[in-house]
Amino acid sequence: MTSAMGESHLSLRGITVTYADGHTALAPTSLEVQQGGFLVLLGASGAGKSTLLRSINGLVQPTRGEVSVAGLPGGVVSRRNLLEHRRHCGMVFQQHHLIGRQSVLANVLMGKLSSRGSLASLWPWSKSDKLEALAAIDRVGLLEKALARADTLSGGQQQRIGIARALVQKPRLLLADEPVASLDPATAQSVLTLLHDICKKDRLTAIVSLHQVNLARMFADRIVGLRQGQVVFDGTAAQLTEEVQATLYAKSPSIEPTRSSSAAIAGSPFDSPAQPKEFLPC
Ligand SMILES: Nc1ncnc2c1ncn2[C@@H]1O[C@H](COP(=O)(O)OP(=O)(O)OP(=O)(O)O)[C@@H](O)[C@H]1O
Repeated sequence: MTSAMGESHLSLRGITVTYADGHTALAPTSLEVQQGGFLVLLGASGAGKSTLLRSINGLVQPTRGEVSVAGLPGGVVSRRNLLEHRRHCGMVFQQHHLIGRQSVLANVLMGKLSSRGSLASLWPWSKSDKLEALAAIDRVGLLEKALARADTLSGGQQQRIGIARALVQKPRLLLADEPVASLDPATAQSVLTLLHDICKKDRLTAIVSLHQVNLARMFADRIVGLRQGQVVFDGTAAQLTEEVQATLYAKSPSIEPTRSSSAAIAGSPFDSPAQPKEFLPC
C-alpha cells in the first residue's frame, strides 16, 4: 500500500459503529493513514473520536466496514489477525489506567503481556523484560521513579509512565485517547512533546485524539475533524481555519461543511480526504 504521500500503514474502509442501544456513533468512515504520520483527531465531546480509535484496535467491534493493516493480509477480521494487530498497537489512555499500588516498573511490564502466551504470563518477568521496561522508563525521563508506587506520581508523570507502558510493547501504531486531557496546559504540552518526539524518532504511526486545538496545530501532520460521527475535515493545521473550527465545535445540529472547510478538504494533500456529508449515508 503506497501512495503519493508515502507508505500506507492503516486503511479504514467504511467503518461504521452502531452501539447496542441503536446509537450510530460513527457513520461509514474511510481513512488511509500513512506510515510514520502524527494524525490528530479533533471534535467536540461525543463526536466519535474514542469510538474511532477503539474500532481501530478492536476494543469496539465495528458494525460494518474493514480495518486493514500493512503486512497483515486479510485485514483484522480473524481473531488471529486481530491479536497480531493488537500486539503491535500501543494504547495510551486519558486516565493512564495504571495500578496505583504497584510500582512504576510493574506497571510498565504490563505492556509486555500482549507479547506473552497465556501460560507464559504465569511466569516471573525475565531479566531482559525488566531491562526493556527500565529502558522505556528511562526514555520518558523517570528512571529514578522505577520502584516508586505509581500512585505517588503526579498526573503528568503517570501519563509518561502510560507512554512507557505502550512503548515497551514495541508498537508500530500508537493510539492515544485524549492523553493530556486531565493535565494543566504546560504539562500537557510537555507530555505531548515527549510523545511526538518518540513517535517521530521511532517512526511510529500515531493517531491521537485531543481537545486542545492549539496542541493539534503544534504537533499534527494531519488533522481529522469529526462531528456527530462523521469526518467533516481532513487536512493540515494550516487548513484548519477559524471557520472550519467553528463548524467542528458548533452547537447547532447542522453538520454541513462551510465553504472554506470544503475548500480545505478539497485541498487536502492526503489520499482519502474528508468525506463531507454528501458523500456519507446519513
Ligand atoms: N458503549 C456505548 N454505548 C452507547 N453509546 C455510546 C457508547 N460509547 C459511546 N457512546 C456514544 O457514542 C457517541 C460518541 O462517543 P465517543 O466517546 O466516541 O465520543 P468522543 O468524541 O470520544 O467524546 P469525548 O471527547 O467526550 O470523549 C456519544 O454520543 C456517546 O454517548
